[in-house]
Amino acid sequence: MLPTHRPRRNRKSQVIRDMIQETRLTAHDFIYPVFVVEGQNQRLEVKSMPGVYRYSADRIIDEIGSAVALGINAFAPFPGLSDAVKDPLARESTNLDGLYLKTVADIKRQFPDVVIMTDVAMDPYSSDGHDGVVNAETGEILNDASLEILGQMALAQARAGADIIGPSDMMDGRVAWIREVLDSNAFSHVSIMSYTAKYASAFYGPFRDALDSAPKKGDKKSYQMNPANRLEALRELALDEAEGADMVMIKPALSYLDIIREVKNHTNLPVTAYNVSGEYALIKAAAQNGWVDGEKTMMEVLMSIKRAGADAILTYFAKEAAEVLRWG
Ligand SMILES: NCC(=O)CCC(=O)O
Ligand SMILES: [Mg+2]
Repeated sequence: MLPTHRPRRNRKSQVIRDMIQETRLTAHDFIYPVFVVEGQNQRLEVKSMPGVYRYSADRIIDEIGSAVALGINAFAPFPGLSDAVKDPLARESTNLDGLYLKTVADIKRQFPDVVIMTDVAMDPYSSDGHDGVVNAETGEILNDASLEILGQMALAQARAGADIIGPSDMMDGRVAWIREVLDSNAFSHVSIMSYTAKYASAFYGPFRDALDSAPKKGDKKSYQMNPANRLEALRELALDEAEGADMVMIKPALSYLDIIREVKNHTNLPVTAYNVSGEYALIKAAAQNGWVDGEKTMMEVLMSIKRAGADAILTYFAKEAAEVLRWG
């Protein structure tokens, strides 16, 4: 018997393939994470992330401008601070004259229409390198003591002009806490994109190199999720929805495509995914060796994250992918 049903008919020409393509990427899908460091006129390549740079505040404006020219309108700045300003309570995180918040305000002044998502977690400012407060004797990460600090951090970011607050710390109850702090200070229009399911992943390595933000002691497994767990992501989702998150995020993306799909199937909120530093580095390394076609691999990976259910993708590939989308 010859086949009656021939799916290949739907693949017989480029026009037909384009006509019925289910998933499409656009530059609007991307949120571009950018690293800002102290100093002037600095543009320092991250060794483990070829093509990704740490910019001083004056130089980051050009980088944002070149991304905007490619149709990228959402940015997630992360600060790399010197040890001199770090302390156990992350006090620098509310400093409106400090590197991070001044840069955020400056970007918003120069580009009023772009969306800035700021990062809420203690690690960039903490002498312990943890996302929450560390009990000096036991090494325990103190959930409720951290909430107060995270709330004040979010409030300062809103004052600096953040459009979206992105709590990446994984403390319990922080979405409700931050929502309450924002609302009671006339920032009810500021959104929260919760890092809902952030896994304790080895794929964050290059990011921690870039910002020198690795924990001084211990690991993050008492707050970030166990990569073996799927249902736990749905419990975190239910809590973030109840606490008032506007958008939810899965991080990392590639080893967690199943989680992205699962979360997408269980929520009506927009779902985002963070294509993290290690995922970027793997592709770049293989491409530099000539082992994969870097551009095609990048586009396939980003497409897979969107197909899995992500409405938007945080990715270091944002500019490169936007160029491919624009020029082919
Ligand atoms: N809060 C940001 C991270 O923990 C890491 C992101 C990355 O590896 O790209
Ligand atoms: Mg949670």
